[in-house]
Amino acid sequence: MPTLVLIRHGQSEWNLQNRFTGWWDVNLTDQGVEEAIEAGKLLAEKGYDFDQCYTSVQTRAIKTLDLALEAMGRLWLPVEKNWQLNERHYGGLTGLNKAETAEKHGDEQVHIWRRSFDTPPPPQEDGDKYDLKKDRRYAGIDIPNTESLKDTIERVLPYWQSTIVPDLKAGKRVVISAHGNSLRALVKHLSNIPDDEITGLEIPTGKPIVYELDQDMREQERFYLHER
Ligand SMILES: O=C(O)[C@H](O)COP(=O)(O)O
Repeated sequence: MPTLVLIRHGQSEWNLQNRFTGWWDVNLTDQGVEEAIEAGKLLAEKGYDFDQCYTSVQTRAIKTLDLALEAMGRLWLPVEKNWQLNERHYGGLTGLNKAETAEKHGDEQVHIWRRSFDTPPPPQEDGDKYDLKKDRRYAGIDIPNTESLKDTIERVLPYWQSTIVPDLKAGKRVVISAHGNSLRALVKHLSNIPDDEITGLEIPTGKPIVYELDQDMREQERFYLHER
């Protein structure tokens, strides 16, 4: 039975500062580092091992994976990084403080921007302080200026199907270190969660989620490893 483990990156600097982050590349906090190490220790302690690892091109997810693998003695495992596993793009909200934005625009509006299924945040303007179009890691990629969860799903799932599923079908044990919304996209698909329910699913930082999948690559069982 294929085994898949998902990990949301450990606490980031902007999680701590309560800022909309999206594609902006921030580092882990000391707590985030600890969470990643603990995730790796827990995986090793419970007898988990992997053949292939996946992550985004964002430092917080890459470092979380590396720290967890180091704690498992598995830093040598193959890792593939792809932008399609990035956090959803927070558009013009990137960099703003979530509480201050709620004071300015109201809780309801901010809730829509954060948790609507298909309403994206306002777009980021070209040349915005947090515009990543000139970032070398995105060369040749038509990067969005905002994304809803629906948009995020539309770029996560093709990568899942084309690249990760074949590994699982070949019997490889896979771990994916990614982000709140790119993981929501995967959980929605794997566990067949309706559009209006998936936005209510909060994925904690640094806590491995284990999936036992059936042959169609859908959930047979899903649990948080620290709860077992
Ligand atoms: O991008 C961010 O700010 C967070 O990683 C996820 O934010 P959210 O909880 O508002 O979706």
